Amino acid sequence: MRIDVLSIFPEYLEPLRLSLIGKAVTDGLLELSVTDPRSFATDRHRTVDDTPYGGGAGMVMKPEPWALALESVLQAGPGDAAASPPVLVVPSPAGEVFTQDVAYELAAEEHLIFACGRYEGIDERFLEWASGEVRVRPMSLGDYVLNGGEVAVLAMTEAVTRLIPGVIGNPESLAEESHTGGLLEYPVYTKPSEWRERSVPETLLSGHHGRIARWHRDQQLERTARRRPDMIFALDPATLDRADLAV
Ligand SMILES: Nc1c(O)cccc1[N+](=O)[O-]
Repeated sequence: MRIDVLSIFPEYLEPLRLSLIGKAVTDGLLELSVTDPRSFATDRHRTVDDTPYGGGAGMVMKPEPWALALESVLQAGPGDAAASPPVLVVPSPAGEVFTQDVAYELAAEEHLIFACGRYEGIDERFLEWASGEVRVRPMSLGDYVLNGGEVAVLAMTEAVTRLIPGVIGNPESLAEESHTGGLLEYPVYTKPSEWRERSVPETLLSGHHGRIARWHRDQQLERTARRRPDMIFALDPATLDRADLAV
């Protein structure tokens, strides 16, 4: 997979060079590049924004530097060799909600491009023009307001790249994470078995794999019902067994 990030604050994306994502790059599992649209601003002051038509506070990002930046990364990417056009993810409070299912969808793509808008956003004509070149997906982490898309890109990139085969050491750990299978993850414990007069649940010390698996499932169901009842109501009944229904 290749990931390109377009941002006027490229230093914001330096954390992507660390830890598992950085290792995925050095291991050749991921190509990562950050491009600054300001590099494509043609005036002397390298202007990337201007006042909004129709008035209102703040500034709007001009379309041309973004279009030139996108064209440059499209030339660097797999291009026609890819099975399908790249996906341009545009972090925005007005986007579709980014979920684990979306992370799995994006992890299957060959080329992801993130456009980190700032100020009041990018001129809508850039998105309209880009939709003729790539698949445009405005995407939101949640219902709150950030100053720009970079923080969202850090989160989305981690969520997506960790799903690429070979990036995390033990792929089995993906199977029991929150939001996999529609439930939240169960509580975890480690040594010592007694800590500040608190014990590890006895079942986990039993060595009985069947009882432990049932305990894990019960905890997932109880935790999800308590913290995210919306997820319980969204469960496919066909995925629940009789023991689940007894929880
Ligand atoms: N919420 C928000 C924003 O206000 C600006 C850029 C990206 C996001 N987001 O992804 O959630």
